[in-house]
Amino acid sequence: MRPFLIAPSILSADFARLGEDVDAVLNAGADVVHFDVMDNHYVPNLTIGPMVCQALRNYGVTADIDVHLMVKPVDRIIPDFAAAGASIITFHPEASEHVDRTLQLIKESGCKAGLVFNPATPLHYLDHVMDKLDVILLMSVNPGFGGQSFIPSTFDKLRQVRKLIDDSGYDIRLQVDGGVKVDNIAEIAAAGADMFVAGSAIFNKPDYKAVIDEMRAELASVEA
Ligand SMILES: O=C(CO)[C@H](O)[C@H](O)COP(=O)(O)O
Repeated sequence: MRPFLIAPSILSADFARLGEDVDAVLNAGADVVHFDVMDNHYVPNLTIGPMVCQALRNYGVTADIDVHLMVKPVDRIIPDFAAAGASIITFHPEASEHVDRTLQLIKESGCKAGLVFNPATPLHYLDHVMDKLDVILLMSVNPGFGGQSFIPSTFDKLRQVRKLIDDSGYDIRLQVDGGVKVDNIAEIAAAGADMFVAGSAIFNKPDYKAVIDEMRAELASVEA
């Protein structure tokens, strides 16, 4: 498996001083910025759009920005996020009328592409599109809010998707999002994840580096 990536979710960052907070978490050792986009339609919450992504780039953020679209419809906003500096764009298949077309649109916009599965979304959406995926994101909470508890059935789903990825031979990251903490990250990695989104576990602590170091120490026990 490839090196583990830690992607703090800025849903739990301080929006009043977002650039500084993103810089701080990257300086603390985070690999990727996870950027949660909610539309108060597909999910019952409202967050940030392409202008904020562009603002982070203008502020000097050079790390990959991983845009998780919790919006419906999906396609119209994709070129805007690509132009605003998104590196990866993921979306929920049930929010797109034409999943293959949406994946192509993301690729043609110059970004990496991925599908997101809610806890109860079936995996059959992966049929016929594995060759177009850079990321598969399994939600381990129902989307819309940070600070929820990890849903244990995600472990089985992770193992299933890890096998699908390995059997496919494609180079696809397996990301998990929701309730990821120091005390469960090793078990999540052992089930097959290699990219970890964590919001409240990092941003709600005063010392981001201490949390990220603890997560890496836990992950090291899985890599060994
Ligand atoms: O996509 C999300 C919610 O829809 C968040 O990224 C996720 O819940 C992370 O928050 P936390 O680590 O606090 O659970």
